[in-house]
Amino acid sequence: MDCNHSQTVKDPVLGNGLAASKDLSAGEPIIKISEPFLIVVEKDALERVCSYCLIESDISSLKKCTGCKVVRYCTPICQKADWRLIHKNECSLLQRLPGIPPTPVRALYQALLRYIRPAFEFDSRSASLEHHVPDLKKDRKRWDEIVLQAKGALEFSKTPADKMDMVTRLLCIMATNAFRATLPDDTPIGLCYEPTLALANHSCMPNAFIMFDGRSISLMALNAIKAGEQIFISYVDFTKSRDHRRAELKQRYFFDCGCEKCRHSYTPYRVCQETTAIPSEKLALLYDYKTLVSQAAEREHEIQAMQQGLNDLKQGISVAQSLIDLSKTTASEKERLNFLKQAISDLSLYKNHKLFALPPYPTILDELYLAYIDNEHLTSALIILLFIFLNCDIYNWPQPNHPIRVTRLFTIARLLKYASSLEPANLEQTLPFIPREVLAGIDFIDATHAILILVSELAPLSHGQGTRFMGQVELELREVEEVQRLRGGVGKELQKWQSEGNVSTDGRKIASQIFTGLRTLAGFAFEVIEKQNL
Ligand SMILES: C[S@@+](CC[C@H](N)C(=O)[O-])C[C@H]1O[C@@H](n2cnc3c(N)ncnc32)[C@H](O)[C@@H]1O
Repeated sequence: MDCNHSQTVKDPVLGNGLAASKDLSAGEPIIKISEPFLIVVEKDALERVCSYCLIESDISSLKKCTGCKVVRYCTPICQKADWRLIHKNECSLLQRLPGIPPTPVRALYQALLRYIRPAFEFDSRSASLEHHVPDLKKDRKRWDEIVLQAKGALEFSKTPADKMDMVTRLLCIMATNAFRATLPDDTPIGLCYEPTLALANHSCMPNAFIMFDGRSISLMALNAIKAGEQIFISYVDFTKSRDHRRAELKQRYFFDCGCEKCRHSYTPYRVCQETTAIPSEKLALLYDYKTLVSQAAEREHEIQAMQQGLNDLKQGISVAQSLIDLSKTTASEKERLNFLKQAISDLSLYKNHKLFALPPYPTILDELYLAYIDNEHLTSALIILLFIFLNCDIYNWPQPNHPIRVTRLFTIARLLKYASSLEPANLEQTLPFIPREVLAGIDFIDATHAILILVSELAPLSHGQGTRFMGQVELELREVEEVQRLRGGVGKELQKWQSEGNVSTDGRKIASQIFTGLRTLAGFAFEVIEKQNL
């Protein structure tokens, strides 16, 4: 373990848990483990992710294992390291099987071979973890599936048949305690089982989060945490509705969440009021935190006043949810967009009261953004994403160092960079419903630069110092600095603002003007939604 500022605690309701062993500041690593117990790349990601270092690459640059032709690597070094670690045991098995086994079966098989043999005993950390065997047994269909998967792994690993109970229990432990392994932008790529981190309990208002950097995994503080305070992560997407979160937690983890957000049915606006975010002078130029909190209070007040209207909308919300689901399954891109536009129009009450952070509105906007990305309408995607950031994200994740928010800002910077590469006439053509003077008023290179400065300030607290994500951000920043150097202009002032903050009054003023332009641009999101077709 590279660092550990936690200790195990016993909670009468939650079982074992983790607590901070010292006062922690927001963005500080609590636990860092460079080689977790087990990571398995899932089927859908095998073609684009190196099975050892977990870096995403073009399919063409990853080399297939010539034996099994299933796993891929970015370099011979990764291939050798994975061979020593596990692949020497798995390669011949993958060659023999007609297809790739399900990820939980591969994970169980690997755990049996690497850790449980030769005595076929649990390691002490896994042995004490929650397994929910009695709960799982109550669901006949699910239990049959578990037994089938355990049998498969038992046979593949040549584990003696009398160890079947132990193998089944290990599968249940992994099902309850494994995490999704993700890329830095939160894209799921597989499964990670690490017993130390598995001790962290859940809250829908977490004070910590899990971050992957290749194979390395960290538990990071989202807020300041006092010594002795329990550490909570979120097992589910905590921006989803209360019913949605609770159903998922019950189904997968067998508990009724008793967190403050669930107990009091907090809206994102209320959560935002309850959250202490780290101050960021620079980010304050994009949106002012005090204004944000007072706007959150206004929205919350409005929600309380229109409770009846929202209750009446229940049917509309479930129709909107069905439209989101339909948009994900249809093969026609035009239909996909139309379903989402219909969902937006069904929830006009939300729009009229600017309640954009209330579920399922952010999901609809996210899906719209993805539809524009998938169809290469990148300038439309930029405007929707700016709108999402300023109207949903800052309430849903009030902490500026939340990795999803920081990743979003980075994506905004990349889309701004794309917009900066277009000739003014082409840019206008892609966004014909935005007045020419609005577009001409924004220097997209300066905007890329200013947003990258924000990202580079926040990334050490969201993704960690020295991580690959930090490397990508620094690379983009160096590139835009070079462009700025070559063309003259305000790049120097922005660089001063980066290093001196508010002391650099000129830089601050320039950044402030840039962000005003971006807020104006975000204000055209509904023009895009109404008028930009695929
Ligand atoms: C990943 S484990 C966490 C460690 C676990 N408490 C233990 O003792 O092994 C997940 C399990 O912990 C319990 N748990 C976690 N968060 C909880 C919460 N907020 N309320 C009730 N139970 C919780 C549930 O039994 C859940 O299935």
